[in-house]
Amino acid sequence: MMATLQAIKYNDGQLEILDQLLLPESCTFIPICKVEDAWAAIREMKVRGAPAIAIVGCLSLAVELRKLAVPESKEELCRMVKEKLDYLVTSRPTAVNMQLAAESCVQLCARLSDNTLLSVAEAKGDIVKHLEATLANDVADNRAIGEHGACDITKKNATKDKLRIMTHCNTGSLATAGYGTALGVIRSLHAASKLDQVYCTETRPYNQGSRLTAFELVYEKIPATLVCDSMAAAAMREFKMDAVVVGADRVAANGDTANKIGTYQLAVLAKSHDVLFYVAAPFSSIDFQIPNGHSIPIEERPHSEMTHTGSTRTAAAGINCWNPGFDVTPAELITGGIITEKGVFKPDQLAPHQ
Ligand SMILES: CSC[C@@H](O)[C@@H](O)C(=O)COP(=O)(O)O
Repeated sequence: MMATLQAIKYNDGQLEILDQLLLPESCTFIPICKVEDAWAAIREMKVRGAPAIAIVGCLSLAVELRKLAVPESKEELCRMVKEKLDYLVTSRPTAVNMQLAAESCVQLCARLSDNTLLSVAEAKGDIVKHLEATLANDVADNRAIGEHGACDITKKNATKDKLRIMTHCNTGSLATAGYGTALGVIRSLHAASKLDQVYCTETRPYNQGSRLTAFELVYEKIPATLVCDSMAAAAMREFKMDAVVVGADRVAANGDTANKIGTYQLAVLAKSHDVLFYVAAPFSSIDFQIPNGHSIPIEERPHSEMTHTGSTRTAAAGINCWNPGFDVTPAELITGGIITEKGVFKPDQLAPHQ
């Protein structure tokens, strides 16, 4: 099985991430030595993508805990862990993965505190193991997402030998621990010799498509064509797409999905071109506490991401800007389904204990 790009390197308490702000010009790894480093790297988008945000957040805490002298009590240990997790959750608001990872770790802390047979050192070791497991778990989930998605798309296009898929933003190895979600589905189609061509959108204003997805596709020799966001409708008609597959930052209980700005317009276009529209995401991107997309917090990014390319201003000085990082695609437009590691679900079939 071919290894995919590796953007998060973790070994025995040493964490390094590929600085995605420098891609595609340079592949530079930077050390993450404490949760403050992770918080800043996530906020500045040196690492981005919902699963990668949570993994780097969790691993940065593992790095700190490994170096920490054993605290006086489990209460002190758990209080400190919770404080640091709460802080990490504030780094970016739309993706739910860091929040759910924090909740799961706090629940573990409560169980460890209740276990009177366990020493503080053992509890600390268990928390570290739990945090470190996020890396391997994510790759396994992504491979399962890839298999389920490729299988469903192939089945629904049974008369076609090779498929044309459109994707948005970056959902690959750079946005996860490896393999990717929507891009994982595309990888699996390619591995099964079912992919004719993937069309990746540029994804303005931060250009995750042209800088990151295009980089991954070229690196792995997957047949791909870059289109600007404004070409999506024309490309759908011209190339007769078989499916659009995108990732998710947060899926509400009813299936409404927040993802990179521009996803909603692709779903509208897919509907009017009779193209299946899929969301691919780990089950941990589903927020069952939020009934629908109206309650999903949408991050507003700095205007400079729109007005400048690097340090060069490309928009007229003085213009007002609106720069939401994400939009919400209503569940009814997700016609293909929501692809998870547990299978492919219609948006109205989602339930917490699937
Ligand atoms: C597997 S990544 C899923 C999503 O996080 C992805 O599609 C996306 O919207 C990323 O946005 P970003 O702002 O680059 O973090």
